[in-house]
Amino acid sequence: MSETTTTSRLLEVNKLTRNFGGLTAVFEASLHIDEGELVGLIGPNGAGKTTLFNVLTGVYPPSAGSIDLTVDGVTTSLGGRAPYRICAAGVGRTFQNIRLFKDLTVLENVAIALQQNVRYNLFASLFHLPPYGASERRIRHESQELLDLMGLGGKSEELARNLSYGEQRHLEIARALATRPKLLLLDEPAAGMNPAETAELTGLIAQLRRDFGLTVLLIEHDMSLVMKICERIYVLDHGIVIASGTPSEIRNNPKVIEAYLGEEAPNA
Ligand SMILES: Nc1ncnc2c1ncn2[C@@H]1O[C@H](COP(=O)(O)OP(=O)(O)OP(=O)(O)O)[C@@H](O)[C@H]1O
Repeated sequence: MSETTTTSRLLEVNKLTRNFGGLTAVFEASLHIDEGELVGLIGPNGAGKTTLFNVLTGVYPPSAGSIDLTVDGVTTSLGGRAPYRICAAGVGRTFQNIRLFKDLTVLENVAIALQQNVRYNLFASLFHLPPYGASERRIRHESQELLDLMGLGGKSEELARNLSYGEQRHLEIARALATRPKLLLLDEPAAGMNPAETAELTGLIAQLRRDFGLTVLLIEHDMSLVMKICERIYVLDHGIVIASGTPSEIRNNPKVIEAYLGEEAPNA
């Protein structure tokens, strides 16, 4: 008996452009991601990778082009929507520069993200009736579970600012997971990590994807991580998608090698 697998398109980006005044940071970028894929986005410094993430997540509206997200057969056009709407549609992200609430506890950082997903009954919450308490307990419980998963279970009552750099990056991922994304965008999750921490993170991303049925788009300068876990890779250079393919196709692509001349070559 033969088995057929059907893949469904989760994200479809078509000819996306973003200008900043006279500078075109992203030009007519087209890419797609199927449900369950782990896709890398690489490119030299200033290539437009973070700008693409910022447009996908509503930080900036596109100057032109379209972004369609299809969840459970329903397609939503994301271009120009507010970040909270895009998050509610199923896109979660982390940031290149860590953006935690540094003076809140580790658990509170995750709980805030989870809270956005809980519909409160205003009357019940004002008078602290059972549904309110139940939601609060559930949020604490789920926050703790996410922290356990990210290896931060023993640090839940610490202030976020007291975590090490690597731990803060883990907490960022826990917060992004708390928004229950279908598509998780990770912006340089291994930045600032040592090789041992990077290797551990590599395993963790693969595990999260399995456990949560996630689809992941990953910006990363660490080529060993990208080449190891991504099934497909897009390469941006000067805002343009110059190549896409499997890790071995990308490694041997002359355009990619040229774009990286003078930088770390993508052959790790
Ligand atoms: N808000 C902004 N206003 C003006 N120019 C911007 C803005 N954001 C990004 N740019 C410019 O857009 C270009 C692409 O930047 P971007 O940060 O997207 O690149 P990147 O590929 O993520 O780079 P890196 O790998 O160094 O993080 C750069 O020339 C940058 O200076």
